[in-house]
Amino acid sequence: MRIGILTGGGDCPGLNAAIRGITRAALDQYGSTVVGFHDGWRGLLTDSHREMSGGQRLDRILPRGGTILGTARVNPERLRAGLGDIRATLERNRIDALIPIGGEGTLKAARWLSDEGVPVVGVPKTIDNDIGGTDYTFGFDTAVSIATDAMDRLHTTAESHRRVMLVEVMGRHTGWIALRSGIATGAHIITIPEDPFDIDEICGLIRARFGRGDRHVIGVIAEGSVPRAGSGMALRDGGVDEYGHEIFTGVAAQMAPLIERDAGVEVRTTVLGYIQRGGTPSSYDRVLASRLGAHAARAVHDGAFGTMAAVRGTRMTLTPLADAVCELKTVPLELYREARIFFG
Ligand SMILES: Nc1ncnc2c1ncn2[C@@H]1O[C@H](COP(=O)(O)OP(=O)(O)OP(=O)(O)O)[C@@H](O)[C@H]1O
Ligand SMILES: O=P(O)(O)OC[C@H]1O[C@](O)(CO)[C@@H](O)[C@@H]1O
Ligand SMILES: [Mg+2]
Repeated sequence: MRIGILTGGGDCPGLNAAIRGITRAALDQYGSTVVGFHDGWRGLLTDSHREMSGGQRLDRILPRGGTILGTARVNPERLRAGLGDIRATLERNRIDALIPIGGEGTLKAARWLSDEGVPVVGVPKTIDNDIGGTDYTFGFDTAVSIATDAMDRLHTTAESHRRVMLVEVMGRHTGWIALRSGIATGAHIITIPEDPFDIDEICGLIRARFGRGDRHVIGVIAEGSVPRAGSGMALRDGGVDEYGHEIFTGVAAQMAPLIERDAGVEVRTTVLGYIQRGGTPSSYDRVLASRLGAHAARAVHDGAFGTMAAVRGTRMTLTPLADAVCELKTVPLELYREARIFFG
């Protein structure tokens, strides 16, 4: 077989391990060849690619962050309008099956191509851990340990200065990174997009902590957090970008002056941003990505198209793409309630 692969959406630690997993399994187990398309779906639209075969062992890309194939976003309408170009690229390169590695957007595009008759098996990635049909996505474990390390450091500086430190972490639609890193570091407040926050309740909690002699507060704020309707705070509207994503206006920075005014304490904000997505993957993410890649290679050779490689417990499985993209995997509210035990 000739297998096309690409990495789409935002990069994340572990993408290179997944690329290696697919390539090594395809070459060594099945004697197939692999073609890597550059910069996500754009590489299929413009036929920009490289041969992944040719005796490369790819071992040294395991610890490397980012993606050696590059990634990009393409407006979904433009992508759908380019179906003819995509088909032409696949035919010209004699591609028998395609393995897109990406987040929920890339996998929606994969499902669309599958419905159009292209043989596709997806591989889920994202630091946000919000893809349905799989217990975990690679990138998440690394992002959480980066956030955990940052928060451990922020505790000491906040305590020295008697400050509130709001730490904004990634999580456009879901609060997995905020929840996991917040619990791990003993954060006093965690806000997640799934449960709109009440700024008055947060201010009350901060006043209570300082009132009983505590010297600092760490608040972990998922970037997609929103205030509860009618709760005395509204966020600035940033509109949407050309790819249809909401443009954030900085929720933590907008909370800070309200807290300062109410609680009469200094507030600082730290936005962790892309640091969470860059650099070397954890061993957990390298292993998960390698296994998902190898499993996807196996699936295309078994003809199990229209599916996504997934992990359930410790087992590799396949989930129908339709099920994986039908809804995001959000933080269950009972899990968030469990975290609230440690607030304050
Ligand atoms: N509904 C859709 N139909 C067709 N193509 C889509 C759809 N949604 C997204 N895509 C394509 O997939 C690309 C990647 O999607 P997106 O930018 O959401 O990244 P992602 O794979 O979800 O990763 P991230 O976790 O960074 O968001 C888009 O740029 C677009 O080309
Ligand atoms: O600026 P970009 O590349 O669109 O990425 C930002 C988004 O990517 C994610 O990290 C997912 O990879 C989101 O949490 C975040 O909002
Ligand atoms: Mg997306």
